[in-house]
Amino acid sequence: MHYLSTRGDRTPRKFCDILLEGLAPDGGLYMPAHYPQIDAARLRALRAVYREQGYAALAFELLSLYIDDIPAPDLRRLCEKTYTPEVFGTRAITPLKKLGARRALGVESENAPQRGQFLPDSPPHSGAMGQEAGKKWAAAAHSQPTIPKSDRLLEDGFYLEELSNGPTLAFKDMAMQLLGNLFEYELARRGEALNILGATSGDTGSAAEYAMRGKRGIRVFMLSPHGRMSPFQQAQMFSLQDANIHNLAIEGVFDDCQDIVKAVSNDLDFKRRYRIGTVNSINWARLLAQVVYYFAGYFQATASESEKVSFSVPSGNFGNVCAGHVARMMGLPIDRLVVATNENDVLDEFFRTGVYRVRASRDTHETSSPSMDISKASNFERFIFDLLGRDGARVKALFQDALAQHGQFDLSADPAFAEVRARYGFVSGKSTHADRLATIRDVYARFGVTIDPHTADGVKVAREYVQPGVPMIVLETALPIKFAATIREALGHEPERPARFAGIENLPRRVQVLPAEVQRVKDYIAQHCDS
Ligand SMILES: Cc1ncc(COP(=O)(O)O)c(C=O)c1O
Ligand SMILES: N[C@@H](CCOP(=O)(O)O)C(=O)O
Repeated sequence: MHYLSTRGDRTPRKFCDILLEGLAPDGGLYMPAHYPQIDAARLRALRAVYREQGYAALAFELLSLYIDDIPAPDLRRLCEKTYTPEVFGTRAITPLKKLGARRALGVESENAPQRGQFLPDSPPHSGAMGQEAGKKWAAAAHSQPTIPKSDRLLEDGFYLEELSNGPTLAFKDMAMQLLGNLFEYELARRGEALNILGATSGDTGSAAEYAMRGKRGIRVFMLSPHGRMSPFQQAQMFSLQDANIHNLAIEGVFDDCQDIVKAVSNDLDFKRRYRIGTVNSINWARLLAQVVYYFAGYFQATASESEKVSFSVPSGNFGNVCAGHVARMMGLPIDRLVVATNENDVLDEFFRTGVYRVRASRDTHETSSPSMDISKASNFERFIFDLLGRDGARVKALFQDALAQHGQFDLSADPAFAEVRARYGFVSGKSTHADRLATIRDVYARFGVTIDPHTADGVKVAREYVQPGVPMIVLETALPIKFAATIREALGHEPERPARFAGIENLPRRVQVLPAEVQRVKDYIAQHCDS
């Protein structure tokens, strides 16, 4: 497989090159030259692989379609090393949790996917939360009022896909754990080192730091918006004392951090001199790893290849749902891809109107789903590249020129815009603080399940798009403990805390506050690594 840039550079590159390179030299994002196609027979075979051999084997099968410069036995070993019950808490790695329908369907086990084949081997969140969660779950399930008749349709085939049972309690671990192992493998093979520059609104940062800490030849410089992450997220990152981890709190919002990452990456001399790489979803490897759990979710929610499912995805940087787009382009029978935003509704606005209008930092709201406080969605460029027939020159004109000059572009009159829903399956919606609280309360009251504020945004919007006969899978993107204040506000009690995070907020911190200036970040990097 070769990769090319969304902004027109068609120099063919291999996977391991773009893994280390991150952003393309022309400022674009890397995309595969084509999407390998999965027909019904192949999908059936993949279902059998997943059922009989598990998530790591499925990951290997899918990744091999895109990676032909790592020998197959090595790639398989990397997948097996990454996706283990020890790291992700359950044998299923991304179990589906059925919300409701127990009484409506008359089945026994609340937690077992009724159509799926890969039964979770544990109660919800047992990997991260332990026995207590399981007991509460069982108690709550038995004390539920009967689901009102009018809600049965709504709740039939309504699932959460658990993606947040990894080391840092957010879906980012799913890809970041693999990335850590891929980087280590490839750097050792080349005898090289890498300085990773990343931007986080709260979850990418800790996932990357936990995945890279102690790894030979890797340093991490992680930019975060000063004072805007939850106390738990700050503690997760800033309490790390490893010499190869550098936390830089930037006086700005997430978009300022991401802009700095791109500006540094676009200074090609600096990038080469200091061997700068990326771990954000601008790195194709992140997206590729995320494609796998769309397949795993599909296999659990369906019994045959003739069935379709929809996914609802809490969205900010458009990386997670873009992986769903890739899965759909490969032929996974996805009906709708529901883009759920918070009050920072740039993406919802585009999918409703055709106008993509990025917001300035001062217009980016500080919300109770803070990891989605993003107003410039990096991966959106990847979807527009596909939507516009992979016309790199046009994508460049929109993302490099129109956005810089006017802060927006308008595709409402373009015939392609009509295909957004009909051909690509995208729909969208928005969730506010009040929606979030109401959804957290509702899901807890009905099902005894506590969901985090981002997942709540996904559930709220998903409910607007449920269709009879099509399972709806909401991606659970974080665990509630990361956002305890909102859970307290919604439910009046503390979310459960995994024992390993007890007292994390009181640990000594290592963090440097810097203004949102590219040069200051470059100076810091130059001082802390050898050229
Ligand atoms: C908890 C959580 N939910 C949702 C999102 C949005 O995902 P994406 O940026 O891939 O759209 C993020 C951050 O990216 C997140 O950390
Ligand atoms: N919500 C993210 C923002 C960065 O997203 P990424 O997927 O591009 O790394 C975060 O938690 O940092």
